[in-house]
Amino acid sequence: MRYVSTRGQAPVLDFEGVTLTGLASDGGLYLPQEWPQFSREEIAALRGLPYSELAVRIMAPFVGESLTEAELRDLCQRAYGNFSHAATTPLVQLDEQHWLLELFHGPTLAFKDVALQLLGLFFETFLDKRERPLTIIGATSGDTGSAAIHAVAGRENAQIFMLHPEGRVSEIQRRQMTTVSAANVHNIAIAGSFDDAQAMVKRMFADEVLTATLDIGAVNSINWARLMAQVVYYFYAALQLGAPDRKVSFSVPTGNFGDVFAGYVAAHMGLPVERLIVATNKNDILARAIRDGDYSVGESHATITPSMDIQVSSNFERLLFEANGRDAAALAAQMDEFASSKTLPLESVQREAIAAMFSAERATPEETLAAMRWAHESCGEVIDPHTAVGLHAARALATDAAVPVVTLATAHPAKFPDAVKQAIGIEAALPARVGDLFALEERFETLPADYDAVRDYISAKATR
Ligand SMILES: Cc1ncc(COP(=O)(O)O)c(C=O)c1O
Ligand SMILES: N[C@@H](CCOP(=O)(O)O)C(=O)O
Repeated sequence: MRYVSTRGQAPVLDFEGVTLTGLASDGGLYLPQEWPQFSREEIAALRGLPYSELAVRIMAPFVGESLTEAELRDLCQRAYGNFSHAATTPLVQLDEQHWLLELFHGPTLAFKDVALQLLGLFFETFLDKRERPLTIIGATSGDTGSAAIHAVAGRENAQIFMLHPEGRVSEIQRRQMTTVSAANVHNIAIAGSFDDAQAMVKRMFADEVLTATLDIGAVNSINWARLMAQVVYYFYAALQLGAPDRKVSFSVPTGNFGDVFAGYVAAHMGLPVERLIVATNKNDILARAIRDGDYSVGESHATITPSMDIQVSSNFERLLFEANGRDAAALAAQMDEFASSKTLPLESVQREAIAAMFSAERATPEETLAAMRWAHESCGEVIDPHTAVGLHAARALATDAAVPVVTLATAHPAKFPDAVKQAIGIEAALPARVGDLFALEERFETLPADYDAVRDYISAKATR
């Protein structure tokens, strides 16, 4: 399999290349040259496979010759062996139409583990052949950070610098990152928003001073391998609900658009998906883009769903590229204009292509809390507020009772105890496997939202 950049000016790479490269050198994002196709018969034959074997079958065409099938199988078994539920991502029924796909049974209690446990192993495998360490630089609104740190901590050929917005992640999320004592882990609190942090990270990939001496890699969903691993659970859920003989819709709490884009990929591989519902909080740039064709950056709001407090949504670029017929030159011009004006009016062809598969809904804090209450009172489920944004959207937009709607449960409720308490009056207990986060010492540096300050800090601290 070969991978091309959405902006058309970066080298074409194989799977190992895109995994280690992260962001393309022209500022674009890598995508497979074509979507692997699974026929109805091939999809039907996947029914009943254990999660890790399904992962091998779905990912093998993307991995191509970078790994043998036996190597991929070994990595999947090791990655998903770290999950606390035997089904890896169990499906829970809420009522006759609604389901939750629990993606939070990994080591750091959010859906990020599904991809990052595997990405850590891909790094280990591919870096074995390299001389210089990989310097991973990432931005997090709370969950990617801890999942990436747990996937990379202590690995020999990699070091990680993780930027989070100071005071804008939950205390548990922060402690999950800052209490990791491995010498190759560096946490940086930025006095700014997640968008400030993400913009700095992307700029570092194009910084010739930094890249002259450091091999920079990505753990955010700009890295194709992240999305590839997330495609698997769309198949896993849909197969249990009758695919390929029955269509399924998915409602996805959305911020950086990686998770829901993985659903788009599954649909393009042949999985019968009815609708993909993009559920946002008050930071509703994606809802505005999908409904009104207006992708314009607004003010960044702090909400009870901090992991989704995102304005510039990295993976929307991948969708815009697909929706304009993969015209890289046109997309590059559109993204250049967006970088300076912070607004991007969608072309009519893009609006139509997106409307064919995506719907969007925004949840207010009251609606989010109400969805948490409904899940608890009517279905006996304690859910986190991000999942609740998805559930609100699922219930608001599901019209055809014959189509099951799966809401992705993206985080464990104990990561957001304040919102859980506010909604249903329950103290959500952290599972014992995360350890006593409050007894461990925290280690992080606080820096201003200033590019040079952050770049110089990383440059000084990094091992070469
Ligand atoms: C708990 C949670 N839910 C949803 C999201 C949104 O996912 P995505 O960025 O893939 O759209 C995030 C962060 O990305 C998250 O941490
Ligand atoms: N919500 C995310 C933000 C980063 O998203 P990513 O999927 O691109 O890594 C987080 O928890 O950090």
